[in-house]
Amino acid sequence: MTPTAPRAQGTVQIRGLRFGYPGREVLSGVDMDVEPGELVALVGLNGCGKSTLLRLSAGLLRPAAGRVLLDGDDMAGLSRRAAARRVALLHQSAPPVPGMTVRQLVRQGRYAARGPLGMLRDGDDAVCARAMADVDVTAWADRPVDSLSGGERQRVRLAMALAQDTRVLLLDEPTTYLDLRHQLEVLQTVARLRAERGLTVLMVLHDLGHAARFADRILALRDGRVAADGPPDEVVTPGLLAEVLGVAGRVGRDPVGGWPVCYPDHPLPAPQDLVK
Ligand SMILES: Nc1ncnc2c1ncn2[C@@H]1O[C@H](COP(=O)(O)OP(=O)(O)OP(=O)(O)O)[C@@H](O)[C@H]1O
Repeated sequence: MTPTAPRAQGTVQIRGLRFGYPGREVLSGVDMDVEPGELVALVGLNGCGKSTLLRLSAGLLRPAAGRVLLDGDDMAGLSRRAAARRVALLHQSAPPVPGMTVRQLVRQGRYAARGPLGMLRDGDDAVCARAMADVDVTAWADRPVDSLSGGERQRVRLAMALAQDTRVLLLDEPTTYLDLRHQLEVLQTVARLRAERGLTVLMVLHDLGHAARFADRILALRDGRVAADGPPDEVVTPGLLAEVLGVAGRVGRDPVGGWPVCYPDHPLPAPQDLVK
């Protein structure tokens, strides 16, 4: 199938993607696919370009070369609003607008669906209510976001992304600030929504254990390219730990669930001793 052939809703295809900030190339030719209904975890060291890749995938940045195709449509040809109707991005945290309530923030997720005068349409309130219920923040609807804790805000921001009601969901470190209980709840919710609504999910995770447990596939970035791509069972290896994540260690299995579990060594070896 050629990259531009029409495909089912929710397909993301990235071809030869290059991007840099002034004086620094970040992505040097990324190729990857995310299939409809797939849940893919994106991993890699700090600064390797994961957030940049999500921003390019959401149409918020324009590639220097290559393409991001959504169901065969080049994101570069879509307006911001058209892109936001099809792809929702949970950014890394942004400071809340003082005094803005949870309900108001979640409604911001509906901006892409608004008419020319910015009026909410029939159904927008129901979509927002469902998004708040999805991540269990309904009880805070009238509270100012800046009165919430970091973890509570993170869940509200996820509700805002869900309120965009898109088939494709891009999540940049959705578990940031959350305690273990809420990390697992959010990841379970994402997995449930994927199953129930057929969402395509690409999410940045730093916890390889979470990635191995929840993702269908793990994609690892290194040196501006995809360094590993496959199901957790195949990708989570001592080689991945050393070559992509910069730690030495062993990989075992969860005795109940069977997913890969990493046991990093302590103390860390010197970087020059890691990759051979
Ligand atoms: N607006 C910007 N201007 C200049 N450089 C930037 C900008 N945004 C990001 N960078 C740089 O681009 C590189 C990739 O950043 P990016 O945020 O995509 O990395 P990341 O893999 O998401 O990192 P982290 O795991 O720390 O969140 C980093 O070196 C970063 O310093």
